[in-house]
Amino acid sequence: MSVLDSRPLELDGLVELTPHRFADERGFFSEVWREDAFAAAGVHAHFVQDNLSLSKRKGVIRGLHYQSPPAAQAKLVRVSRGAIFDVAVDIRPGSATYGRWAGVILSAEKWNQLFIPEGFAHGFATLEDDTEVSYKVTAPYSPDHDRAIRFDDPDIGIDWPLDAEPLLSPKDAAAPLLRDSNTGF
Ligand SMILES: Cc1cn([C@H]2C[C@H](O)[C@@H](COP(=O)(O)OP(=O)(O)O[C@H]3O[C@@H](C)C(=O)[C@@H](O)[C@H]3O)O2)c(=O)[nH]c1=O
Repeated sequence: MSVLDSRPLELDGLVELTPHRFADERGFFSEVWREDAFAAAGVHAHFVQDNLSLSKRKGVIRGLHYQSPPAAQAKLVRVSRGAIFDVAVDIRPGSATYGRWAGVILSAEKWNQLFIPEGFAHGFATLEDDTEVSYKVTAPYSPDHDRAIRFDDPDIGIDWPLDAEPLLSPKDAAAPLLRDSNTGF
């Protein structure tokens, strides 16, 4: 029995995955990460850290973030409560889609996930209050390699679904543009 559906996004390497939920009168069961099934769907990753963030309100933006090499991370992102507009930006020099973005709504209701390889910056906007985002990463957190790019970089032009000014961290509010960044990729 197949345990997940998968769909490649428009930028090479990005994959949307939706694990099956087995429902009964108690609730449901789901394999949210399974190495062999995800590998069969094109996701090859060795995860070393699991993260969880809670955003208290709709309209929080976290990102765009990446870790520079040799601490670069691939990420597998899902939402355990609420919903987000999840975005990945191709920052691989030499890529035919360098500087382009792709976005997908991830939600607890849809139960979908986004796999983001190394060489992408990642960010999200919360679409609901009390949104909990869980994600796995392939390299440990390294403050010395932690980098940000402006969420509203005009060269990238992300069409964020916002109806008010977003709530950002001070670090994200002061982030540089991609064109002024030495990403290390
Ligand atoms: C990312 C991270 C942060 N921290 C600490 C540093 C800081 O004191 C506090 C909050 O960090 P930040 O403000 O960077 O958290 P946040 O803005 O939620 O950062 C995250 O954003 C999303 C979009 C990603 O893609 C993640 O990889 C990560 O960069 O948590 C860790 O200890 N380990 C970690 O892996």
